[in-house]
Amino acid sequence: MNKVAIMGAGRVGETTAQILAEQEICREISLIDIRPDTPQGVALDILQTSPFFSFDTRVEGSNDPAALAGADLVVITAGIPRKPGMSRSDVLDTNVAIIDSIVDDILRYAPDAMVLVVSNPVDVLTWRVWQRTGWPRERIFGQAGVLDASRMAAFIAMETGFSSRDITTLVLGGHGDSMVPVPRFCTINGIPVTQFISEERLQDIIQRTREGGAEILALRKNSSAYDAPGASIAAMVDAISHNRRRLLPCVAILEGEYGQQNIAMGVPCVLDEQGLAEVVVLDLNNEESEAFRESAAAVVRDIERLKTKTS
Ligand SMILES: NC(=O)c1ccc[n+]([C@@H]2O[C@H](COP(=O)([O-])OP(=O)(O)OC[C@H]3O[C@@H](n4cnc5c(N)ncnc54)[C@H](O)[C@@H]3O)[C@@H](O)[C@H]2O)c1
Ligand SMILES: O=C(O)C[C@H](O)C(=O)O
Repeated sequence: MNKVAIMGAGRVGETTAQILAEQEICREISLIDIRPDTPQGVALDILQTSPFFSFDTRVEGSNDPAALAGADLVVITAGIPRKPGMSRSDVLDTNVAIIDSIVDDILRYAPDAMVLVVSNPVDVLTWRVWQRTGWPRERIFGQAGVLDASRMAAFIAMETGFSSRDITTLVLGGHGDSMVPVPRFCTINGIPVTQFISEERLQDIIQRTREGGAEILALRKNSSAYDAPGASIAAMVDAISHNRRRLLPCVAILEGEYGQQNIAMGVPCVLDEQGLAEVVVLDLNNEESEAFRESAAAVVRDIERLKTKTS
């Protein structure tokens, strides 16, 4: 991939840019932010790591949305993070205004780009970008499940002592308190995790995964997570940039899959150079389907709230 533009050179945007640059996932990165001088400083700081990581990726910072021009992919990390005690939905009103203005910039300067939404609440904002652009779902998707699954994998590694590289996990649904970790699809090199973890401990891990973002927020205090989020975004960009056809949980617009439509939420998807190439439908059992429906209902509540505010 030639160019990735990152809208929002805050913590998540910066971390993402650093990984994209040092792993040469794209040739050029534009970091764009409304804070004067900040994106320029972030870009320069990242460029100065090039001797250590031996990369030739070009990194520039700008306050001008015209720097979106030529982007193959726009990552949206602009917006406020929640504070301890808040839910992600509590920042919806502030962030939707930011997202709307960014979408207008994208329509103007990068009308052929794909868009990867990160700002929270990510499901409803992905839906909003899809609605406002009118673009096909292949080009509009969000990051949540890669991060949630990485948290669950880390917790399973901590519990079992196995290397996290052997652990596969799956988290579906909305990126909120009702997200749906699916232990039936969690394995350690193909062996069901239930062989190594008691049911009680597994339930603890599922709950800790659901609260994974809040746990980091409570510990960091003045910031939500950004290291694992940056790595998760970079994994998705890498899958697209290198046309890998990776099967990753993404926030996708559903068009009847899982019994849902006109909604964005986390499901397994194929990512390739076209973007979100395919939504993969799993044969969920009754309990999993019920949890997925509940999670969808929470996303719908936010979408309905948004519709009343902006209609
Ligand atoms: N989906 C996920 O898994 C996930 C993970 C982590 C964080 N997030 C979300 O990502 C967002 C950013 O988090 P952060 O920790 O980087 O916050 P941050 O405050 O460090 O950075 C946000 C940046 O956005 C910029 N910004 C605001 N309006 C803008 C605009 N119109 N154009 C360009 N830039 C603009 C701000 O100046 C700031 O630099 C939050 O909403 C957070 O909840 C999502
Ligand atoms: O928890 C948050 O608000 C940030 C992000 O969604 C996360 O899961 O780390």
